[in-house]
Amino acid sequence: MTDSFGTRLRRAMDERGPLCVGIDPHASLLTEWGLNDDVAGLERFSRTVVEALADRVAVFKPQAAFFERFGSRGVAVLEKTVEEARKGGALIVMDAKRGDIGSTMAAYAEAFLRKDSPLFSDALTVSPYLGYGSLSPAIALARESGAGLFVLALTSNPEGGEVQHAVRADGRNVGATMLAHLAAENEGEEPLGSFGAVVGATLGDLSSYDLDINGPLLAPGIGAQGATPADLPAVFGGVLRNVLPNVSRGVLRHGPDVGALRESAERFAEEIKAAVALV
Ligand SMILES: O=c1ccn([C@@H]2O[C@H](COP(=O)(O)O)[C@@H](O)[C@H]2O)c(=O)[nH]1
Repeated sequence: MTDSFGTRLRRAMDERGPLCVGIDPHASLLTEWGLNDDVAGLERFSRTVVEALADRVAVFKPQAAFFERFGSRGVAVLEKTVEEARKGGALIVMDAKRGDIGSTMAAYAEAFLRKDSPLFSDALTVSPYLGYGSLSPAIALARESGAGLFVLALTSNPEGGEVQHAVRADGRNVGATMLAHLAAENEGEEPLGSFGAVVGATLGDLSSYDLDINGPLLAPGIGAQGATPADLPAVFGGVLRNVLPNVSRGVLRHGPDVGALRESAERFAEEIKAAVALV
């Protein structure tokens, strides 16, 4: 039987360190890399990132939007990227942020979390803003497939607060409510539950939140959005060991040279390791 996503992620983070590198082929990055903003450029970009890092980072987080903008040929590149990244031993967190009414959510789940799907991923980012319960089909299929989810709880962007900080009738805010749902989902799981939260590294002091959900915390915002690895202890405190810090543009801007991509990822990995050691 396959180990759960939480088990595989814990192992990968312990063996390779927790850095998650985003595969975000922005049009501007393709240009900076001397590539055309077309499917051939997309393919070369993704192949280079995978070649540089698949044997050393714990997790890749492909951003589906940058592939989908090229239609079916872009999605074919995404499928190939996932396949090649796996061969190097990296786990895949597909950043597609799906969310819909339950019956449609079931179809999104089939696309990313059914084991024989071409886009099968170790985990998928999902939006709970049609109600946490609407995610049930994805949670059920993830459990069946040994996959995981990352639920948007406290996102890294400044606009997220108007939704996530909204206070409910019970006095708890929306972000905290998502964290509580996830803690319930992961109860009793060892060494780590498979149902994680997205919590931005940009958010400063989060001590008023209970981040101890016994699951992973995907932390975007390092690099281009202004947060640094040194910020992590202040944001995550005692749960820092369960944090999967994501860097996309901060690493990718060093391409297309494979050695420079590796050096950049190594620098972030070292800084993250030093930050984790402080807690
Ligand atoms: O709250 C969130 C959730 C997801 N993201 C995604 O992470 C990367 C960040 O890219 P950088 O280049 O390192 O800024 C990107 O794919 C976002 O869609 C996020 O930033 N914040």
